[in-house]
Amino acid sequence: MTTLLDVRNVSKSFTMGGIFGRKTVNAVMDASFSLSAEKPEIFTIIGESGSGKTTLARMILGLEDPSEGEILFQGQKVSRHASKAERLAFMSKVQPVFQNPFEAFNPLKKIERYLESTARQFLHTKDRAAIDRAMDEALQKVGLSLKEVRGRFPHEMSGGQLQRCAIARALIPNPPLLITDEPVSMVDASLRMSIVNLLKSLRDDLKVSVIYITHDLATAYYISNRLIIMQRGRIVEMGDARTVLDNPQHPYSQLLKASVLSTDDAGAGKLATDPDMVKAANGLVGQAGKLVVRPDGREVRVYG
Ligand SMILES: Nc1ncnc2c1ncn2[C@@H]1O[C@H](COP(=O)(O)OP(=O)(O)OP(=O)(O)O)[C@@H](O)[C@H]1O
Repeated sequence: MTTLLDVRNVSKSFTMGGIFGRKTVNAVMDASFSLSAEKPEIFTIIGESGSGKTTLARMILGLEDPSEGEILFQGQKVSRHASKAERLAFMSKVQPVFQNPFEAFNPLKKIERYLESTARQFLHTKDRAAIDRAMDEALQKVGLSLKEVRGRFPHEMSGGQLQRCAIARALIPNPPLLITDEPVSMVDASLRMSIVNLLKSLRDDLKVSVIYITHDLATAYYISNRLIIMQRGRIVEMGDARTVLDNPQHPYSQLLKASVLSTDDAGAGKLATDPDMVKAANGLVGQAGKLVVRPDGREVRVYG
């Protein structure tokens, strides 16, 4: 197996405050997983607010360096201190899609201006026809076209359409990996599934791997191949998505699943908490993981 992405024992801590009252936050602790280059998949990172999902994504994107461990992309170490040329080469292969498409686009600029500058940057061309072609191709991949988008400002589109444009922009350099951080949480509920289905088709039709960061178990269940569940910076469970979510083994995963069933607020990262379950889940943070072979023969890794 050729490895696309290799996250090796990665930790990240932030130190805050002055000399007095200095505080260390362990945002990510000892995370390890890898993605295959041959088998594109949707790899989901689930966890409630503050569990370290975004920090992990920022390290994969080379926006933060790990405090410990290392991340390799196509065998090369990912680093915040790469040269401009190395950074550009890396970004042509690993592209981010953020949560709020209205923040990703300047309200005063036409949408095509973004697509255009990305095309110029990555295709190294000033040729108008080639740029238009690249923009149109990318927009077609997300079910839009340059004709539909040309001349329009962000506020003239729905959140769902704008998120498609953001995904189209990310697809311009044909990256093998997209990192999507809560890409549907700001999109109107009625349009959410269309974005989720789009991610699925990127994997199935375009062979793009997707790291899907969410706290929404339902969409995670629907599209993911594998997932990790994070609690307070630690991976507490990792495995085939349906295997884990059908029958979570770790108390925290069980808590997450139970809370989805018991509150409307789970989508906002708030959990209805059973104090005993929380205690059991917290007690296991930081312990070594073990591979559990379930009666059906499938394996999940459970930490604790
Ligand atoms: N630059 C930073 N400086 C200090 N602390 C940080 C920084 N970035 C993240 N943290 C802390 O690290 C922890 C993990 O944060 P992170 O944003 O990665 O979590 P998350 O799971 O993505 O949360 P959310 O779903 O709310 O985005 C939190 O306690 C957060 O306050």
